[in-house]
Amino acid sequence: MEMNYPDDSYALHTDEYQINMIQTYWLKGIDQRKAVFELYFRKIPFQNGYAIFAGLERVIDYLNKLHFTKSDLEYLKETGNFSDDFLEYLRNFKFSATLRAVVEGEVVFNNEPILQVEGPLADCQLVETAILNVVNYQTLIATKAARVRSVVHDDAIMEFGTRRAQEFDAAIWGTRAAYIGGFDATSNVRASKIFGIPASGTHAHALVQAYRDDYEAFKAYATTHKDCVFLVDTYDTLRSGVPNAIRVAKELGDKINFLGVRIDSGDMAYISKRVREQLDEAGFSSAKIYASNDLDEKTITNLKMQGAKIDVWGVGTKLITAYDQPALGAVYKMVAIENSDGILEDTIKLSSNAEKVSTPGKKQVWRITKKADGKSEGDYIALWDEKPAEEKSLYMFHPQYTYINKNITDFDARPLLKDIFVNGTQVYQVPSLIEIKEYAHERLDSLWEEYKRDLNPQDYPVDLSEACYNNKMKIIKEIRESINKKA
Ligand SMILES: Nc1ncnc2c1ncn2[C@@H]1O[C@H](COP(=O)(O)OP(=O)(O)OP(=O)(O)O)[C@@H](O)[C@H]1O
Ligand SMILES: O=P(O)(O)OC[C@H]1O[C@H](OP(=O)(O)OP(=O)(O)O)[C@H](O)[C@@H]1O
Ligand SMILES: O=C(O)c1cccnc1
Repeated sequence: MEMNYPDDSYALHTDEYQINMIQTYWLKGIDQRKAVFELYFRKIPFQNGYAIFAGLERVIDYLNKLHFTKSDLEYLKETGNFSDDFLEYLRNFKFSATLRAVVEGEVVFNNEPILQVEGPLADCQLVETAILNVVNYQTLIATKAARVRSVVHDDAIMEFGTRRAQEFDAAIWGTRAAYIGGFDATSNVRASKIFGIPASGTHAHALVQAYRDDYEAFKAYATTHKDCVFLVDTYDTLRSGVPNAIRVAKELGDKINFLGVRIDSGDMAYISKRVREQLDEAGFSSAKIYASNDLDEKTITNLKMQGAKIDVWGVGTKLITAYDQPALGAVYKMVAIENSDGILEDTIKLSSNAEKVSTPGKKQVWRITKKADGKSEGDYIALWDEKPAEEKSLYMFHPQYTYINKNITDFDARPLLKDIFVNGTQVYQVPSLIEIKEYAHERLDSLWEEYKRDLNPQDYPVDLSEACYNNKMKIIKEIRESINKKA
């Protein structure tokens, strides 16, 4: 497909309606009006207590490269929907807006802006779809991975999902997100090459089937590799697989690193305990037991409760496809737009569903932590000009149930949205993947355990400042009054 278009680009990786709107803005002369859009999700996925933000590095790359190539423009011309003048305008398009975002690995919550685009209306509009595409998926997988990490504690977890992922990109970027969220390694060799994620692999049933015999297969593998993990469940785990793995390990001795065995079927609690006994009795107490087979955080928790003797967990399908919740549902909404007098006015999207009413105005998210213990007290969404970090005491209240409130003193307020691009120029230095991963780990440490448990976590406070709340109420009232007048 790409071979037909050697100059294929991501400029058309957008919904047609964005380009339709841009043509209107341009013909009506408002394409350069300043707008502010914010990205947020309404519900934390997997009923988790937090999400892990991921995807920024790819968004940065997309924005840096964003331009309409010859074949992009030729294609748009062929559709017959766009004028030559407009296509000429697109030919000269370069992203010139300001992008702010929380950094990758940051712990984030529902209903707070995690990314903001401020600049020409056309620019803000064009990039919506691609940014949502990237952030929705990577944040979802990083969050799922963090859930798995939270139940395995210090055990090793490997990402095995490529074969079940929704196509090439999902495998590659999902693996990266999984690594940020806490996975240790991936089976995907290309992801390892591209991102430097440790690669890890055992062998498949096919090897044993090829030799039609556990012993022959393990021996062949052991004489062609130093590190050996034998897959022992092809025929009979306890009567053939493990005894033959032990036999080969003994025969080869120091010539190999007998790292352990993998089980991929059956009752993994029962089998792993018997396998442990067999390995220990044979003197291989440091050999590890790997397990895989449709695992996720729930099965792993249950296996641990049953005392399963599993040391290394391989997780594929249910991680990479976000099996139990395949969409994060992040949205990208306009919160302010310049009027014909050049004044930035706040805008709102109303809905009969209170949760779907957007919060107008350009905002900053402040993470409020107590000086005493460094733990997060909540997030405080304030209008851009507010300076909560300079306040002595902060009044925090639930934006819907306002009677839930508290006054915080002796706190630190840290702004989460950072400048990534300023007027089209990248100003943010992307950290290394390992730094991002470590950052996620560190950020999770600053969260109280109540928000981190995998079942029924407490709701983390995401509050609006009084000014932000009053502004929202004022705008809702004004719109209602103006509709009433016109009706
Ligand atoms: N002790 C256990 N407690 C809870 N879940 C388990 C336990 N052992 C295995 N599982 C999980 O139960 C599911 C069993 O899947 P399935 O019914 O396909 O059996 P299987 O062992 O894979 O069968 P097969 O031998 O055909 O491969 C998997 O998701 C596996 O992770
Ligand atoms: O179960 P997942 O979490 O998705 O992990 C990946 C799965 O992929 C492999 O099975 P597959 O049947 O594809 O190949 P095999 O022939 O090696 O068993 C592996 O044995 C795992 O079971
Ligand atoms: O290395 C493995 O054991 C592996 C890799 C991919 C999928 N399942 C297992």
